[in-house]
Amino acid sequence: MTIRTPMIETPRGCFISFEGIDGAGKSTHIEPLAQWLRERGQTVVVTREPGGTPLAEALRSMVLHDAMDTLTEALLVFAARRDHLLRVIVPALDRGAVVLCDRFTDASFAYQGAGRGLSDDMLTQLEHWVQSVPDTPGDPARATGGAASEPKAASEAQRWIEPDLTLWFDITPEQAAERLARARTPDRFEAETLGFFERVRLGYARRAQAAAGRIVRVDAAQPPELVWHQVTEAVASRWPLPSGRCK
Ligand SMILES: Nc1ncnc2c1ncn2[C@@H]1O[C@H](COP(=O)(O)OP(=O)(O)OP(=O)(O)O)[C@@H](O)[C@H]1O
Ligand SMILES: Cc1cn([C@H]2C[C@H](O)[C@@H](COP(=O)(O)O)O2)c(=O)[nH]c1=O
Repeated sequence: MTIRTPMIETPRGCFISFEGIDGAGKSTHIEPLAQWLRERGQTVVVTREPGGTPLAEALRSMVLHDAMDTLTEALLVFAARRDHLLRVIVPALDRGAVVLCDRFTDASFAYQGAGRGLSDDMLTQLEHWVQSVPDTPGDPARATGGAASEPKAASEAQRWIEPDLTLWFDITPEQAAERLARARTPDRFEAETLGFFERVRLGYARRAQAAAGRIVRVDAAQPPELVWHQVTEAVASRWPLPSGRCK
């Protein structure tokens, strides 16, 4: 697929996403990592998908609880992502913060793609539309109407936003289900079959293979302290904290 709008690099913070099948242990490690980074002088924003803004949280509630077809589901998670990017993620990166996001677009390829069968072509189109953002830092109006909501000129400068690092918490569906059974009442995804989560896990494995420089596999079946060690190793080996910025 061709992207016609020019892409430019700007100095910014660092974007880390957490991925994996339900019950892999992502949420358990996200706040401790935020604290660990703050102790090393970073400003950290912790957020999640779908969600992170009032609109995206409303969409999350529908996606997690209402029956719908797969394309509708994909459109809603990408609509939530667009709002989240413009209102929370991009402004935080522009302020130089580290953004820790519980799931991002890899989840759409894994769940709506590998899990539910939506084509990679369709997901790639959505990814390109949603993750190309106007290069007008510090202008919240771009998220609330006005110029940014108008159809953009082909020549308008855009920035491509994707995680700098993705921690993929890999675990078998059986192990994850055992953890979730102890934890809470399942939502629409958590109630899915082991076969569904096998496909989702394979979807993550394919993404990890295709983006080996960005996606780091964490063996999430290990006890929490060993998982934590892998998480901090992955972050520290990329960025020599506390000296400063991710990029
Ligand atoms: N390494 C681990 N060993 C054993 N249990 C764990 C481990 N990590 C997390 N857990 C437990 O497993 C359950 C699920 O963990 P958590 O909520 O962090 O997963 P998650 O990946 O965020 O799931 P979801 O995507 O469904 O929100 C929790 O009860 C948590 O305490
Ligand atoms: C971002 C995103 C998420 N999902 C699914 C995956 C999970 O089951 C839920 C989110 O809840 P959790 O607390 O993070 O487990 O939504 C999805 O299907 N597609 C996506 O793009």
